[in-house]
Amino acid sequence: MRVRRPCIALVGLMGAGKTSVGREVAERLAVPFIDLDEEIVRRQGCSIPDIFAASGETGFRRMEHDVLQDVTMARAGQGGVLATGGGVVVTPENRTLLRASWHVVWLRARVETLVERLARDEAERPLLQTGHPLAMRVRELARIRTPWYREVAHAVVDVDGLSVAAVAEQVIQSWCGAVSSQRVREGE
Ligand SMILES: Nc1ncnc2c1ncn2[C@@H]1O[C@H](COP(=O)(O)OP(=O)(O)O)[C@@H](O)[C@H]1O
Ligand SMILES: O=C(O)C1=C[C@@H](OP(=O)(O)O)[C@@H](O)[C@H](O)C1
Ligand SMILES: [Mg+2]
Repeated sequence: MRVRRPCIALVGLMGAGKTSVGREVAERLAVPFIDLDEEIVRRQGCSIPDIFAASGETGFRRMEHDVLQDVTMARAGQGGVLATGGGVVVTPENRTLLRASWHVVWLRARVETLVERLARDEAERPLLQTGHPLAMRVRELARIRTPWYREVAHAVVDVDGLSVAAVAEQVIQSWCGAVSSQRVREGE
């Protein structure tokens, strides 16, 4: 039997819980955890707001793409859990890369859930600093990005009302389901 190491990437809007859930899933599966934003910050030696201030969203997206490529090369096949940033799907090449190399799980949340969570740490997320009400901005991002999350995801978990542990459990079940289906397809 071929050994399959978990390679799971989490996508979804800001506040959906990708970072929190990703850390928990990696711990439970005993594989490395990578947070794309944390990796960008480590490499650049400055915070996400500082990167946006210095290089704009275009510069940030270029860094995000480079780091995603490197992490995918390093981890795909080796095992790992990747928490992406909410806007990773904006770049078409990222969608292709994610879909081809990771089991992609979309953490889907209602706008109300996201707003409640993001109100606490809005300042860390430059794309929320528009001067418009938070709910309006989140709704706009959801409208633009939902088709991309749908395109890239192999599975969806609805996170509203669930604890981090409960979402992590569903992500792991989705991975197990994908492995079983692959075994059936390959006649193992
Ligand atoms: N399932 C959950 N239930 C309650 N709060 C959560 C849950 N998941 C994440 N949070 C909280 O929401 C905020 C955003 O979570 P985070 O993991 O940073 O999301 P993302 O990486 O998707 O932006 C944090 O304050 C986190 O503690
Ligand atoms: O939605 C986005 O475009 C972004 C989401 C953030 O990550 P989280 O989704 O982890 O908050 C971070 O990458 C950056 O502020 C841009
Ligand atoms: Mg995050």
